[in-house]
Amino acid sequence: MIKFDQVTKVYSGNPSPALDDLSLEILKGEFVFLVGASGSGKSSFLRLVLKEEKPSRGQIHVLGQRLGALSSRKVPYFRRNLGVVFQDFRLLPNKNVFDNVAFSLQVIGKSKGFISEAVTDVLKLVGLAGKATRMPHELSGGEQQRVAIARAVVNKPAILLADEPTGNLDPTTSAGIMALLERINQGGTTVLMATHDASIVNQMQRRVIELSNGTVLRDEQSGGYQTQALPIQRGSGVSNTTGIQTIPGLIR
Ligand SMILES: Nc1ncnc2c1ncn2[C@@H]1O[C@H](COP(=O)(O)OP(=O)(O)OP(=O)(O)O)[C@@H](O)[C@H]1O
Repeated sequence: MIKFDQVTKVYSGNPSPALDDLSLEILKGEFVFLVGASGSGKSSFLRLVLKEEKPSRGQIHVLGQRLGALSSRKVPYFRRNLGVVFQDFRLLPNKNVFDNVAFSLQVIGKSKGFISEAVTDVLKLVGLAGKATRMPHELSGGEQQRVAIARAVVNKPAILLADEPTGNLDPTTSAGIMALLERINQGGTTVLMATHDASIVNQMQRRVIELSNGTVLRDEQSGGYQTQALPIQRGSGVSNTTGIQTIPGLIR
């Protein structure tokens, strides 16, 4: 479903690779947490899956397609198979809930009847059936994230990528979002979620891929957050005995 084969990503102006000779495979239907310290390469990994960035070396296959062979003309069609959710929701502020979710279907030319049915169904799935005409600013953070998830899955993508989807939410609201992502996964969608939320990862006990300096430090089938407890590094921000990059003052 997603296969990275010796992938290195070096950004211009940044000598140390964001991903360093990374190989891994994610299978259809899996629910995978991507964890690791800030700067370990999680968002870079997601951007490469979306073909928002190109690898400097190595091959990436997503849904049976070699991304290097995909022309830029075909990228929008390829992306229709992928839903994406971000920490900051990214809703269109001037459109109501229904229109935020409908928008992605309108731009790909779906009929009004199809859109009406699909949006109604997905708003039911995310628990917002009664709020179709609300504007984003009239919703709580958790509700806004539910709209963003509805928008991401309305076209029934094979893969849902989530970059810290609970990062702006309190624990109870986050638990509701995770229950929703689990339901979406049970419906057959492969879910790949980058997160710093230890309690969620510990509670769900799903596959955990831990990155460190762009390499896989740990790949566990049913794991917890478990990033090594590190001494507080005041001032340096890097080096410690494990070689894992740390943020000064942050205990993991
Ligand atoms: N556009 C860019 N240009 C240059 N360097 C970049 C760029 N994007 C990311 N990097 C660097 O690549 C490395 C990995 O960053 P990335 O954003 O993938 O990490 P992350 O694990 O998602 O971090 P966080 O948890 O803070 O979101 C970091 O050293 C970062 O500074």
